Amino acid sequence: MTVAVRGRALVDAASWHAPTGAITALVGPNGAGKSTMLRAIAGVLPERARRGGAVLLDGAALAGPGALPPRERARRVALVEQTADAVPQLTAREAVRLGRTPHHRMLGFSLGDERLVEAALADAGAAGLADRPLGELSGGELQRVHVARALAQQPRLLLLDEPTNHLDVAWQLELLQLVRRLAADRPVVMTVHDLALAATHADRVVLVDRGRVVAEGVPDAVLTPERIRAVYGVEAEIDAAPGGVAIRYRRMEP
Ligand SMILES: Nc1ncnc2c1ncn2[C@@H]1O[C@H](COP(=O)(O)OP(=O)(O)OP(=O)(O)O)[C@@H](O)[C@H]1O
Repeated sequence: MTVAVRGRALVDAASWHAPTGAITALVGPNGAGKSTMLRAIAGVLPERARRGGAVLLDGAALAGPGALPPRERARRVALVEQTADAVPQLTAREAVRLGRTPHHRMLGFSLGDERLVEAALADAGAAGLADRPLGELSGGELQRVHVARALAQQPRLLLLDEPTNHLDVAWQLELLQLVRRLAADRPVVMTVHDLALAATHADRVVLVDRGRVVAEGVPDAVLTPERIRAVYGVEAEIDAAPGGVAIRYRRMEP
């Protein structure tokens, strides 16, 4: 895919694959184009952004020529953004109900929808927040509600933009465990800055720099000290520790 604004390519002929059954981590420096890619896939780029190329999910085009209608795409793709809109007066439960909106036809909200909303709140660890207005929630609590809304949508593809932001270490692990369960029967793509977290929890890593894909594959093939130096300009020492990967960073010698 390519995305350009005012003639500048934010995403430059980037091509990558996120299989079902896997967690795919999009990593790269600030401004590399990770969020823009997720927004292009979800179809929520601003009008003035020009796009090219195609995005395919289960053989259907999400963007590009012959793309699915927006409502159909909204049923299949859920995006949890870093700065998702939160109407402060809505309760968490009301916000999560919005996840069912793309599935509604004439009849509106059903008992089945209600069950899915309660299950989504519970799965995202937000059941205890259900009656609280969003305006009162902490950053981490709000993040859990946004995840619950995406779960209620029952998407075929789940996109998470920096999902561990605002979460304390315990909730990060809860979320990653949930993401692991969800990835069993759909592709899950998440952007992350923490390369050790990506190396530990993702099955595949897509390394992005200046709108282009620099490398794609299993974490230890993609996240090498050489690539980290080339893309981020820092020295990295990578250790496979029990239970995960640890990375120590140093500034490059002048
Ligand atoms: N709507 C927009 N109009 C113009 N430029 C934009 C727009 N959205 C993003 N950009 C620019 O596109 C580039 C990529 O931004 P993007 O948010 O996709 O990067 P990112 O890799 O997600 O970065 P970060 O890690 O900092 O969140 C940046 O230079 C940004 O300033």
